[in-house]
Amino acid sequence: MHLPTVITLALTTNLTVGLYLYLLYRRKPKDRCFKLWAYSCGCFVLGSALVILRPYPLPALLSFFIADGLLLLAPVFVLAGLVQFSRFRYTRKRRQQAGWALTLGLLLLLLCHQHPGLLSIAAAVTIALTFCLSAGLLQKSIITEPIFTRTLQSVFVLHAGVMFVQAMLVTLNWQQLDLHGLPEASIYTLLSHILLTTLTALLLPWLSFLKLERKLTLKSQRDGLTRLANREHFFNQIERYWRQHPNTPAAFMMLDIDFFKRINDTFGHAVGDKAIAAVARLLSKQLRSNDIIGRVGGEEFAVLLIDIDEQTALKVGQRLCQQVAQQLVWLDEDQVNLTISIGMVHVIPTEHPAMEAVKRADEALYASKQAGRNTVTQASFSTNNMPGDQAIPEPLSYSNTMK
Ligand SMILES: Nc1nc2c(ncn2[C@@H]2O[C@H](COP(=O)(O)OP(=O)(O)OP(=O)(O)O)[C@@H](O)[C@H]2O)c(=O)[nH]1
Repeated sequence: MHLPTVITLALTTNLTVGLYLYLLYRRKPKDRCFKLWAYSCGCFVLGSALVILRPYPLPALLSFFIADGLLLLAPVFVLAGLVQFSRFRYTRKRRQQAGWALTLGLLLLLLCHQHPGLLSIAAAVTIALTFCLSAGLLQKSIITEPIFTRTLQSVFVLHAGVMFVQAMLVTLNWQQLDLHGLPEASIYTLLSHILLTTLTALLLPWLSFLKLERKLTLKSQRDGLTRLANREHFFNQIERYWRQHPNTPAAFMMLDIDFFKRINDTFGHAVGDKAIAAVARLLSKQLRSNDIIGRVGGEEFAVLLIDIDEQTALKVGQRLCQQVAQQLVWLDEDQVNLTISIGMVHVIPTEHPAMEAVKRADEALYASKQAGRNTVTQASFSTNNMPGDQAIPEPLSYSNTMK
């Protein structure tokens, strides 16, 4: 392999990918990860150019410390971009620790910059450690494409391995180092470093497609007003639950805002929308994070309470009715007394088909409406009749007055 050709090709590719990533960032400045990855490509190109210029009489600070510093910053920017991409929220302490680690790494390079051998060991080890961290971080990242995650992780691990081997080669051949501080044997590790950096640069733009895909998928699954699962996604989740947890008891609930047409007619659709969103917020707050909640119709919600017994499920339903009646009184300027009616059925997936549970809960909801609303009705699979548990015995209170 002709080394100058490989280096020129690698630098040109990195430069082009860097520019492309920067353009992606300019199009959507909120996605700061692309800017960080563009900086990574830039650092690698500049650092490598300075390394190439080493035979020329340049100050050692520039051609050694700054060159290796830039080469170290390249993976650091990759790591920072991944943190941004995955929207990890790090504590102030963690960020400070990362800042200290970077300062320490650069200080180490500065201390070694008069000794090319020491410098290449320090640079190789710090770069390897950064790639190890990046590979670990990918384990927790939000990238939903497992093949892509595994590929990027393998590239990082391989790259870390190559850098450790380079540090080892320098240590073992301490007596015969060239002016770059590298032994002749390290030509293959050097080549691998260049190729793996280029491969990483080529893989990163894929993340923009994956990000877009994830955004579109999420958008297609969510209801625009409440951000809850829409009807289709909710029932997909229910189907999955039935498949994956055939023996875990659950409670299926249908909830409907009472006299919602009157709210719309009295206050207008905008206030009606706010009421729907407020009920959705209350459901999300009151229920556990692993319960499945969806907006399945205009003012109709459905919930699957997971791993729950019949009595507790009834109490949850009663609590929801009480909370809505007590809390959702003010919607900005408008005083709206909201109540909800609930129909529910307790199920064991393997014994009760999902669609039958929906039907029973729907019938129980109808029974709640008939019973005066602001009520929970619990249907049962054991008998065909519905016990009509009037959980909140007070008469329906509905009043709406404009403030
Ligand atoms: N503001 C708003 N209204 C909606 C939306 N979707 C459906 N609606 C309205 O919700 C109302 C539902 O009314 P009905 O089904 O008659 O039920 P209700 O008035 O709540 O009466 P009960 O359910 O019997 O207590 C209709 O007026 C729909 O126009 C929405 O997204 N926003």
